[in-house]
Amino acid sequence: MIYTCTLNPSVDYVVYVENFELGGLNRTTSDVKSPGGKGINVSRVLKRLGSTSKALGFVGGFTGRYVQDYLQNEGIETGFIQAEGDTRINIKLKTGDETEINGQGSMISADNIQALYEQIEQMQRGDLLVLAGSIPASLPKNFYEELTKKAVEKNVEVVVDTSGKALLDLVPHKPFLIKPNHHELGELFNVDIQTVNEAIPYGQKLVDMGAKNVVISMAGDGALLINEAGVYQANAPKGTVKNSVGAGDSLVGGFLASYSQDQDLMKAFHQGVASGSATAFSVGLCTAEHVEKLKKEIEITQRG
Ligand SMILES: Nc1ncnc2c1ncn2[C@@H]1O[C@H](COP(=O)(O)OP(=O)(O)O)[C@@H](O)[C@H]1O
Ligand SMILES: O=P(O)(O)OC[C@H]1O[C@](O)(COP(=O)(O)O)[C@@H](O)[C@@H]1O
Repeated sequence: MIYTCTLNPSVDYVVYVENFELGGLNRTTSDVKSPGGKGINVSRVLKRLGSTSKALGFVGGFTGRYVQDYLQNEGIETGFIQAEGDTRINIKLKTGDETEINGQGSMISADNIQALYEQIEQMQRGDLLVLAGSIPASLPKNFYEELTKKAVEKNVEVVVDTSGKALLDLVPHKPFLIKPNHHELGELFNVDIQTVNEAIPYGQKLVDMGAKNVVISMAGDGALLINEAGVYQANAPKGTVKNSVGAGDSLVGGFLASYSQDQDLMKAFHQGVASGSATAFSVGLCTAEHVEKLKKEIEITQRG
């Protein structure tokens, strides 16, 4: 079973505004609400690509109920733990530029934490746990490392999409896959990364430190997959970006949907990049049909 864990889910409120005026009264030309948070997006993409998962994490209040009901209506199994306070609302403002304002999230109690530990305790060898998104302020900063240690003890493979010290500290516990984007990769090592060539040595460092597979996503420049076998580069297909929120999560979802069926890393990487781009070119998340179409425009080349 694939479990996704979103410690800090959200309602994403995407608003399109023409001629945006800071400090003025603006009206939307359109707006879309959807459940968000990185693990939740991974579960939704898995479902669209024919794989099952169970969505875990902490939800609260009316916004939490919205997230849970939405997923259940899409046929996704959930095991959310009820926390105090409302699940956050994240604003994605589209004015030609993409501006994001992400909220803080619910208050997580010691009992909530214990309940999550018990869920990990029930997992089994062969299961896969996706830890994705930010850690709410009420949780310790090393919480992902704690969860990773517990999962690894149960022989559960861990996939992580987060940033900063929370990511760096868990790499020695040998996660199956981590997916920083190139900005997040640069932040880990205090450098500015703009190009594929600049990203490669830092991705290799993460492999040397323990990560089994590192995917570095680079938006319109595609992505890199780095592991002990080598360095592989995928181009991104060309298209018009409608909303790149969730593109990174879609890459992870597409990768895991394929890997859980075929255990073939190259096929998984190919599908992951197609899924990321299909989401970037859509208002919502990718569809299976769109992913299949874009796969034809992606080539993977070995770089080392
Ligand atoms: N402008 C774009 N054109 C084509 N594909 C894109 C674009 N932006 C994102 N993608 C696709 O989505 C993937 C993840 O996007 P990225 O922005 O790097 O992730 P994140 O959302 O985590 O920052 C990329 O590897 C690429 O496949
Ligand atoms: O937990 P964080 O880092 O605040 O991110 C949450 C946001 O990330 C998203 O999951 C999108 O992530 P990506 O664009 O990186 O794929 C949104 O749905 C959500 O609003």
